[in-house]
Order: sequence, then structure tokens, then C-alpha cells
Amino acid sequence: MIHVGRVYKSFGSNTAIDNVSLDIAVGEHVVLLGPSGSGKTTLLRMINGLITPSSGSIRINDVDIRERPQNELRRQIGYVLQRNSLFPHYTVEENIGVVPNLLKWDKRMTGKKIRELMKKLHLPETYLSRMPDELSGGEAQRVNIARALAADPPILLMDEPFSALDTLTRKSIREEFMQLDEFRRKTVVMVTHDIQEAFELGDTIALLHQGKLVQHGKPLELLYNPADDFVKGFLSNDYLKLSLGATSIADLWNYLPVENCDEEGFFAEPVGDTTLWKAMESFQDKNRAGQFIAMRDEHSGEWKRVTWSNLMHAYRLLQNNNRR
Ligand SMILES: Nc1ncnc2c1ncn2[C@@H]1O[C@H](COP(=O)(O)OP(=O)(O)OP(=O)(O)O)[C@@H](O)[C@H]1O
Repeated sequence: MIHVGRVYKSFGSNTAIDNVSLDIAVGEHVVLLGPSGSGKTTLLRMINGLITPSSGSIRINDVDIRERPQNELRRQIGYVLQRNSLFPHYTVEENIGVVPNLLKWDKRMTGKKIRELMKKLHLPETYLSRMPDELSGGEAQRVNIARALAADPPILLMDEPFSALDTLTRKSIREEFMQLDEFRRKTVVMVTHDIQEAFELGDTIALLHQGKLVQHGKPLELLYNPADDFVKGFLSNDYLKLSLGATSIADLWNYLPVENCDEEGFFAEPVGDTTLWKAMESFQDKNRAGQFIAMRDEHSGEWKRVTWSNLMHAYRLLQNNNRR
């Protein structure tokens, strides 16, 4: 869907993006990760036409973005910025409705969409007439996200959308956001320098270093098969935490012994979405504490009875297998 082809961008003598090619599939959530100054924001801003490449091209659905009228790009791409980028003289309602109004949507349809998004993002309707300076940082960022989603664009670009928030607000907005249907079915390109966030939100990670794309792959591929020493070093500090959070029970399923369990277990989350980290946590939960957890693979319908050591053993087998 998005094709970045041999793109260079320099500002004077400074090369910000150095021969980057990247293909992003429809529905893929890709996180641009890398140290400060590695070119993440520049690349993101080139995808929505705010910065023009010095050479190379960016195509969306096979059309060069330079050939697309501005209005069409706006309809296709929602953009969420890090800091409060709401229009200060517009109310919450006017801010969320900016793109639908520009696209001359029917007023009733716009109003309905605004209210629907506010509900989903836990913003009370009484906020419709508030001004941005009457909102907390977390509320303003929810409005920002609602604004980017309002015209239901197939692509969402996000530049450190949660970084200005305190840790707790950040975690809750991020989790709510990940549950939204609107997020799940869109193609998303997000910039962050938070490795944990990248591993939670990205189907794939594009790791940049000094303007070059050093590796683009699934989180586990970067962990187990780093392209070079830079990738290895960049991820090494958080290695264990990341790996446990990035491994899903579905990844481990075939390494878990078949000890049938016919009772409905208390472990309700679908196996495909449950991470190893989460499963480990459930052993610590006093209310549920037990020797095993019961898990069900939603594809085959198979139940397994899993102990802590089963989990750890399966994890080691997966690692050994991936390293081979
Ligand atoms: N408008 C500009 N004029 C001159 N240099 C720029 C401009 N925008 C970016 N740069 C330079 O391009 C390089 C990449 O910057 P960019 O903002 O894309 O990095 P980043 O990875 O997003 O960094 P950060 O994580 O700190 O936001 C940097 O060296 C930066 O100084």
C-alpha cells in the first residue's frame, strides 16, 4: 500500500534520510524506531507530503503522492502529532470535525461521527464546547486522536503520539487506542523512541540509524536475528522484557505439551492475543493462583493445561529454534 522507494532527503549538507526503501502492506502497523536524529520524523512527514524527498519516490496504492491533490491526501491520511496540535480557537467539536468539514460532509453525519468517536475515546459529550486550553494533556491527546480518525482515513500517521503524557495516562490511552476497531483495521505508521511501545504496537518495526533503514521486520525477528551489531546493541538492554512481551502464547502453542484439559479454564483471553508476559503474570495472581492455567487455542479449539515450567520450557525451545 505504501511504497517508499530509494528516498534521500538532505537539509543543506546534512543527510536526514539516506536511500531508504520500505514497503508497508495494507493493515500493517509499522513503528519507526531509532535514536534521536535518525530520521524518523522526516520519513513520516515525507509520507504525508509535508516534506518533499530530495530524490526517490513515495507511492500510495501505486500513485506517487506528488500526483495526488491535497484534499485526497487528507482523506487518505490521518495525522497525530506528539504535542498538543489542536487549533486553539476551535472548540473540541470543531477540532474533531476539521477534516470532515473541509471535505464538505453532511453536517448530521459529521456530528454523529464526532459523538461516536468521543464515546469510544471516553470523552464526555459535555466537552464538545470546551476549548483546547480547558483540557488536560491526556484529554487533548484523545481529541487529537479523534480528529485524526474522524474522516476514517485508511492510513494513520502518528509522531510520538503518547510521549508528552505521564506514564499512567500514556499506558491507559495506548491500551484503549489499541482496542479501537478504527486502529486495528488501519495501516498505521508510528514514530517512537520507546522500545517497549514499539514492541507493543508494531506488527513490524523499521529501525533507523543515521538516516539509514537498518532492519524492517517483526519484533521477534529483530530480537532473534538482528541485522547487525547496531540492532543488537539497540535492543539488548530491554531484551528479556521485550522478548517476553513480544512472544505470544500462539507462538509457543506447539511447544507446549499436550496435556488435555477439558474443564473451562479461568484464563479467558484468546491465546492468539495473550503474551507470554501476561500468562506469567497470571501465575502471580493470588485469586487465581494455582499450579496450572488452562488455555484454549481458538483455531483448533484445543485446551491445554499449562504449568509455569511448561511455559518456560516452551519459551526456551522457541528461542533455540529461532536461533538455528
Ligand atoms: N527542517 C530541518 N532543517 C535542517 N535539518 C533538519 C530539519 N529537519 C530535520 N533535520 C535534521 O535531520 C536529521 C533527522 O531528523 P529527524 O527529526 O527526522 O530525526 P528523528 O529520528 O525524528 O529525531 P527525534 O527522535 O529527536 O525526534 C537530524 O539531523 C535533524 O537535525
